[in-house]
Amino acid sequence: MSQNKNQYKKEEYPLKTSKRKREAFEEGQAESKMIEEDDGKSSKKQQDKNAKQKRKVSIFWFRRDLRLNDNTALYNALKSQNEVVPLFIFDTEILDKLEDKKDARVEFIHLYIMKIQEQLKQVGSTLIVKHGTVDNAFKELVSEFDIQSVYVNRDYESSAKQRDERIKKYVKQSANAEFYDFKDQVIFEASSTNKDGSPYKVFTPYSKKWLSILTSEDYSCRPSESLMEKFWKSPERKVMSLEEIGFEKAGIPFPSVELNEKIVKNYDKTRDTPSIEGTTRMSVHLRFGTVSIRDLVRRSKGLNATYLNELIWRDFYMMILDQFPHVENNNFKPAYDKLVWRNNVDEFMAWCEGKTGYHLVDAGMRQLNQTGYMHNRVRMVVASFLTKHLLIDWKWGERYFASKLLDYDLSANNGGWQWAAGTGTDAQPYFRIFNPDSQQKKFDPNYTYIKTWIKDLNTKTYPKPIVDHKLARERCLQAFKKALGQ
Ligand SMILES: Cc1cc2nc3c(=O)[nH]c(=O)nc-3n(C[C@H](O)[C@H](O)[C@H](O)COP(=O)(O)OP(=O)(O)OC[C@H]3O[C@@H](n4cnc5c(N)ncnc54)[C@H](O)[C@@H]3O)c2cc1C
Repeated sequence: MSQNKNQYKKEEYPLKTSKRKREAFEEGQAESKMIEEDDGKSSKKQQDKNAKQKRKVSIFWFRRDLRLNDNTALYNALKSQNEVVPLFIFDTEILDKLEDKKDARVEFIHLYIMKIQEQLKQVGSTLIVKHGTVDNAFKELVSEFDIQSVYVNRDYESSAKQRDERIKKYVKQSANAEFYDFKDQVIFEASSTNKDGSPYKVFTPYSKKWLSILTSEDYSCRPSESLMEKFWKSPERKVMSLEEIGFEKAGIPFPSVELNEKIVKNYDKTRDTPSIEGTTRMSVHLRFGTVSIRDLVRRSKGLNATYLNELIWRDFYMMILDQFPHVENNNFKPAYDKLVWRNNVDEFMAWCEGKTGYHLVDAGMRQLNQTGYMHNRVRMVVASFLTKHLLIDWKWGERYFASKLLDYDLSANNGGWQWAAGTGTDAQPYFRIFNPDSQQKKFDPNYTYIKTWIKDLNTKTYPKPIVDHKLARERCLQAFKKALGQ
């Protein structure tokens, strides 16, 4: 395990929030407004001259939507008058931060890029795949093509919003091209679900509103696959290998992209048992857009209300990240800012390695370390244990999950961690502290899950509990009370 002990000592969490003005357009039309006029840096005459020699195209830029079917921005790009050049960028500003060169997420993306390439070849087209910064990639594209427009699906993370604003400005200035962005990752953005003009902060009323406004149009298919002939025709451009971008296969099996409807049907009965296949494993596919959220809503609606509710949680946390970007580095509720975390590094390392002596916690962490996945019930237990029993800052745990989870998604991860820590929207109250042993009795009574992941259980190498439950509980209650001035 490559965690560095000192890495977590005096962590600072820089603010990366940004504001973004967005104008809502009607479905099927351009959804964003043109940016400011050309600032005069590039000469209009020169642009016109260069453009004459180049191919007139629209660019469709794949990001977290790695599929050709039911893809909103792609559908709109293909409906427009220009031929469409599909683009993917292995962004070195993101990749360079990944310590593990066997990062399964990069392998996953590469795999699905290759699948898209295969499908494009069938219609005589090809993906353009770049490896470098996004800014450089667009510079190269502007010099190769006469870009009329760029189409993307919206991303709600603040760094992605800043990136998109930059590229929007750049393509306008350098090519006089439009930048059109669309809602695709979620069923509803905040503008649809807002209550009296402001976003919901609590899940239950949000979910009621979500369900009350849902119509079949919201989850109908955007049939991008039916317009494949509108892709530009070009000899194949080779996609670089995983090794060529500096990564290797992780050797972790990826969950199937096919939704198992049997699991959905029984979801409310099976979802809390970590030893069985009782959840759908759609998270990585939703994360990278290899399935469409509309497709999942369409297929699961009517099959199981509890499952649909989980998809609403996903929308909820995306909306929270979009509307309250401070959550990325801060407590959602500032009332908890006075909480004094203990942040003991040795205890944190024991937690990371699955060596706390608490069986369910350790099984979960070992599952995560070995497979890049952890069952949701167990995620709640390990997050509660770290923040409440050990009084370690939720940001440490969140960052560890971010480095390990195949399905890592900033909005859901941040939401899950702040919920467990008690600092978030709709958080479980601080005085409700999971007892890891009671959770084990309830959700893994026969030790099936635990024995799968803890091979040294009942041996000398397996550690004694690093903290006493009763003492830790009392210490936590005192710390939270003090922080809240109670
Ligand atoms: C501390 C903590 C951290 C988490 N980090 C992430 C993360 O980084 N990425 C992530 O996708 N999920 C995260 N979750 C939510 C949840 O644990 C996973 O979505 C789920 O375990 C994935 O397995 P599945 O696809 O089989 O889910 P299923 O139970 O089959 O659910 C279907 C889909 O609903 C969505 N979903 C389910 N539960 C939640 C939830 N609580 N919040 C938001 N969406 C949900 C997911 O997209 C999931 O794929 C986290 C939860 C906690 C408590």
